[in-house]
Amino acid sequence: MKNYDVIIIGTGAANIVADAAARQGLKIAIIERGRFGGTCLNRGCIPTKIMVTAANYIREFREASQIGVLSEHVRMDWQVVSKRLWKKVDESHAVKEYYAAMPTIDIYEGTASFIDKKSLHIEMNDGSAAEISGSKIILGIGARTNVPALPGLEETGYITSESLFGTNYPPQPYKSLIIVGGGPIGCEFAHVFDAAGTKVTIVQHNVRLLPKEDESISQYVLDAFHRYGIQVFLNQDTVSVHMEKDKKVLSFRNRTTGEEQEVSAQEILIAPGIVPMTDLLHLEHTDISLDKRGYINTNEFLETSAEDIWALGDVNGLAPFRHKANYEAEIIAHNIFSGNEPDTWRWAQYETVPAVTYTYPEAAHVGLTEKQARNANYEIDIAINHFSASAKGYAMGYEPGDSNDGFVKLVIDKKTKNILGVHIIGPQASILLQPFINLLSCGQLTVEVLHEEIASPAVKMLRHKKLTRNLDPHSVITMGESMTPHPSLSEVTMWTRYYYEGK
Ligand SMILES: Cc1cc2nc3c(=O)[nH]c(=O)nc-3n(C[C@H](O)[C@H](O)[C@H](O)COP(=O)(O)OP(=O)(O)OC[C@H]3O[C@@H](n4cnc5c(N)ncnc54)[C@H](O)[C@@H]3O)c2cc1C
Ligand SMILES: NC(=O)c1ccc[n+]([C@@H]2O[C@H](COP(=O)([O-])OP(=O)(O)OC[C@H]3O[C@@H](n4cnc5c(N)ncnc54)[C@H](O)[C@@H]3O)[C@@H](O)[C@H]2O)c1
Repeated sequence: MKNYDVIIIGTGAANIVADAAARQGLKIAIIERGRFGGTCLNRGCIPTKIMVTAANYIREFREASQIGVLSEHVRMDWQVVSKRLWKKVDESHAVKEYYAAMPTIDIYEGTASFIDKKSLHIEMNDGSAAEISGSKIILGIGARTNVPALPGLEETGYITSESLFGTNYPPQPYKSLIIVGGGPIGCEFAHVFDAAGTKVTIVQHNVRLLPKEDESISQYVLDAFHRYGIQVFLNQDTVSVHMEKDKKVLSFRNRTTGEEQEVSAQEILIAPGIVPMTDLLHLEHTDISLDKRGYINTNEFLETSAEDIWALGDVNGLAPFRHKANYEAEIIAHNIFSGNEPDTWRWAQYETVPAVTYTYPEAAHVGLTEKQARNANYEIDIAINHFSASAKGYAMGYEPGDSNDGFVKLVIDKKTKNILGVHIIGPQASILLQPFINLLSCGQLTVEVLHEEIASPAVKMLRHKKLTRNLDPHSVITMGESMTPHPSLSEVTMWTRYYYEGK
């Protein structure tokens, strides 16, 4: 059995760890069952944001009459959008070639599962098999759509974000689309397809769209979707699916009144949340512990409960965002694969994980919602500033009372004046949020212990010291250690840090 210094499973954010290990000249195995680059590049952030950008222009042009710009017959050229999208997704080949060209890296294209604590069986995509072992193992295996057991669904057929960016990519926008789930995936696709001319209906289980957002943001997005003509059913249980002529029909039931309704469309997109990819790994052969939902337990240093096995990204269930997965990968790279002594190790803070949903307009937040702050017994002040209250907002066409007037909402601790949460809805909310993320990430931080039972000897020693860290707002390092959700801001941040580190 071939033995490696490091085995990396999954080529999403875990690539950051692979790069660091490669710089140390270690012998590395990379295992990937799908396209290189993981969810973000192939079927997540990047292709959706290419679609969203086109959809945003359509909405902006339609709203531009407010500021005296007239544009008629604005519509999406699906072929151009699709061509640009697939050009980017096809870069996954370049990711593979990049690693394949490295002399210290072996690539295994197949599905890994544990046969003992440090050995893996790989069912290769070409039908062959391999067995390898590793001294250190990194799990960056991500998650996939949690397809509900809905009577009739399998027979009728459906799409998910995975199959949409796989074998089911539509040659033109659907005539009509039912979206099951009103979270970030459901709402972003609703925005995209509605702008592309599809008649969209969302059937959402929760009483709100985007239930992880502040209630005021959910209400704004619901109102905006109604204005665009998107049909939204909230507080529903999905009951069954069947075909009627060439249409797919979804039956659903109101969770309060019990009233049953049906809606039909050309296609059904299933977006009711995700499940971790742990089921393929045969973790029963390891000491890795899972939480109740099946996610891998990790501590603040990304250690799992098994010696010398780390897990990062969606699979630890701590917040499924690319910026958070990158942040964790960089911590593992810094602590384990950059020659740093434990005294200088970094740890993860999850209090200030930002989120941006790319609807139109964007919804962005960091920290506590108003409700979460009240439930945590803070005495709070709420400050709300509408776009229309600023000169720039007026220039953009917003006037007080406009139904599309966005806002910035601050949740503030009355006693300390500390910012507990920031919630923004409006154009460029992702960019407006960034200073708040950086502010909240600066200053004196104390390690918050996660899963106390998970502790290597180094981590035991570090916890004993009651770690603190001062993130200096002037320092380029602080910039790198704050999460940056906006894709281009994050590239600038990474460039800034790598440029500095390269000197
Ligand atoms: C439609 C959509 C839009 C999104 N938009 C955004 C956004 O705008 N911003 C944002 O921050 N986040 C967004 N996300 C979330 C983001 O894509 C994920 O949080 C992120 O990609 C997770 O990265 P990861 O490295 O944990 O896992 P992944 O990128 O999913 O990588 C895991 C890899 O492991 C491989 N793998 C799994 N099991 C095995 C195995 N047993 N053997 C071998 N290989 C295996 C998989 O094939 C996969 O390539 C979006 C997600 C979706 C679905
Ligand atoms: N811009 C971004 O950062 C971005 C974009 C897309 C996805 N993501 C991440 O990917 C993850 C998955 O996204 P998601 O939107 O699928 O997940 P989600 O869990 O955030 O939302 C799913 C929604 O579906 C609803 N739901 C669940 N079961 C249902 C059912 N049977 N019928 C109808 N509705 C049902 C839930 O009430 C929930 O609001 C998210 O956690 C998100 O953070 C991030």
